[in-house]
Amino acid sequence: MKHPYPIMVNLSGRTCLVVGGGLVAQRKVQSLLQAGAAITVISLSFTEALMDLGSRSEIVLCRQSFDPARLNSSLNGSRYTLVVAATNDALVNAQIEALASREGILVNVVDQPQLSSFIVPSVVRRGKLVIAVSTGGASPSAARKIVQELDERYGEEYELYLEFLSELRLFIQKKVMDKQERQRMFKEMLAWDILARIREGTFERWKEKLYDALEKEMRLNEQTGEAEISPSAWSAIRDFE
Ligand SMILES: C[C@@]1(CC(=O)O)C2=NC(=C\c3[nH]c(c(CCC(=O)O)c3CC(=O)O)Cc3[nH]c(c(CC(=O)O)c3CCC(=O)O)/C=C3\N/C(=C\2)[C@@H](CCC(=O)O)[C@]3(C)CC(=O)O)/[C@H]1CCC(=O)O
Ligand SMILES: NC(=O)c1ccc[n+]([C@@H]2O[C@H](COP(=O)([O-])OP(=O)(O)OC[C@H]3O[C@@H](n4cnc5c(N)ncnc54)[C@H](O)[C@@H]3O)[C@@H](O)[C@H]2O)c1
Repeated sequence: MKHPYPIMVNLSGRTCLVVGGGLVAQRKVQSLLQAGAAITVISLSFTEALMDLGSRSEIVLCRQSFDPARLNSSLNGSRYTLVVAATNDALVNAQIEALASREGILVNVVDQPQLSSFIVPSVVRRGKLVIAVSTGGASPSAARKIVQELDERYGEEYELYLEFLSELRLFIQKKVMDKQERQRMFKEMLAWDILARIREGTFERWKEKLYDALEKEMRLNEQTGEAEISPSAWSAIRDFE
């Protein structure tokens, strides 16, 4: 994999297949579940955590040996969005890869990165913020170590911070018609010391005051009949900061 292409995939409600029921399969199932996927696991045996998820109907477990003929028919069309080959049998994993690739389904082969059409990075999550680290398979434990460093650097406050930026950005998109003005505002917002406010516990009060000030500075655009934030009003808000 010379130049892997990083993307964020929406797996919500999509059906994914994991073959194998050991600790590696379990790790992939847990991250797929976080993404809201509907998961089927085919394996001869399952870890306790997988059994537990199965008994709570969070995933579907099929206790059987991987059967190419059967899987071949269930892989037709676009039944599975993703497949993970996670058995401890390299030949079986390669067989799964061949079948999935033939159907045009993205497949992760846990023991043969060179066969995989995608590999899974190590991640830090803070609400909407996802920081993904990959070494392209060179050293998964190095990816994990780097993530541990990022985990300390980007604390829990980033979740609220991103929520706020997203909310204010949507507000500005609605209330500021000029594109360049909007871009300038988005850049300025990043210079505000919001993270410190969240850490100090003064953020909620500050946010309320900011929105009050924004509402106060809103002017009616005679042409569109919409309330807008004028550039001069934004300067007042900036000074408020
Ligand atoms: C990030 C993470 C995500 C996840 O699995 O969800 C992930 N591996 C993690 C951990 C981890 N994996 C291994 C160890 C033991 C120490 C070591 O060997 O270093 C540890 C460390 C640990 O467990 O702490 C062993 C290992 N891994 C692979 C092989 C096969 C091979 O290299 O041939 C072998 C050797 C097996 C053997 O020889 O027996 C292959 C892959 N592992 C990948 C991902 C993909 C590349 C990621 C990248 O670097 O970009 C890739 C290519 C395919 C894939 O799985 O997608 C997850 C961290 C989760 C977290 O953040 O907590
Ligand atoms: N990608 C990674 O992050 C990573 C990390 C460590 C190890 N590995 C590799 O992943 C493989 C799996 O690791 P593990 O610790 O989960 O292994 P494991 O031995 O604990 O589990 C293997 C699972 O595959 C099932 N299985 C074996 N043959 C099967 C078949 N024909 N049909 C259906 N199910 C079958 C077994 O029943 C078992 O549940 C290892 O062989 C190793 O090479 C990958």
